[in-house]
Amino acid sequence: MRLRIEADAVVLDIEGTTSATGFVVDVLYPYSRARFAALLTERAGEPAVARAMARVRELTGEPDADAVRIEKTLNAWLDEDRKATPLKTLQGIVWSEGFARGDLVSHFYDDVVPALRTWHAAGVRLYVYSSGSVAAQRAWFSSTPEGDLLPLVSGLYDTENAGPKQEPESYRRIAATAGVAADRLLFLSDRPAELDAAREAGWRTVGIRRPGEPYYGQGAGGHAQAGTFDEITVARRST
Ligand SMILES: CSCCC(=O)C(=O)COP(=O)(O)O
Ligand SMILES: [Mg+2]
Repeated sequence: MRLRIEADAVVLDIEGTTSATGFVVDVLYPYSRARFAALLTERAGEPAVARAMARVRELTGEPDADAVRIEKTLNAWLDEDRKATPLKTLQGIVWSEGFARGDLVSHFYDDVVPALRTWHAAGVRLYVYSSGSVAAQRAWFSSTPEGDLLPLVSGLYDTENAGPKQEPESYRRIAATAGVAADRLLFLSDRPAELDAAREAGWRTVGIRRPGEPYYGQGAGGHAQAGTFDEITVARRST
């Protein structure tokens, strides 16, 4: 089914929306799991690593947790795909280095990149809002099978600079920072609770339903739905 949505900017979720959850879980997660021990022991003095380790201690209520204990916590969060901000920060450090080294190349569903190019060429601004850290998002969009897509993107938001993805306030913050009216922002996500939060903030929403993705079988919750990006036409306000 074709959808025509009036919007000046599109905000993209990554996992389950632009890209396969299976790729994230099967390729990226093992890559970070294999490198956490070295990161937490050899680089604990780096400010970003130290801050994330301190945040893990706070979240777990274990002020004395050492690197081994923190690694165990990170791996448990990985097992349950918990989107904890310090986990995402540490993964972002490991992954961005992996992408820069050429160990990793990101994944996008086939329909996504042509749609992003079409929307961008039509003057629609593109933003990313993902639980993956801004560092990870930057690496993800710059090291794709189709080259560097970062020039298409006007801004990157994560749970650190915008807040949790299931809270309307995070979407209000993004709208204010991007300088786009709420009702001119379109959020594309696979996850109903995120779409609900965006709608509560006054955004337009489309649930992306891809077979095999974890939220595929869930109800639409009143959101418009599309199976692929090429079903969506984004129309800017005519002046
Ligand atoms: C480049 S981000 C890697 C994916 C990831 O770790 C993640 O948590 C994505 O979650 P999303 O909010 O995009 O569903
Ligand atoms: Mg998602």
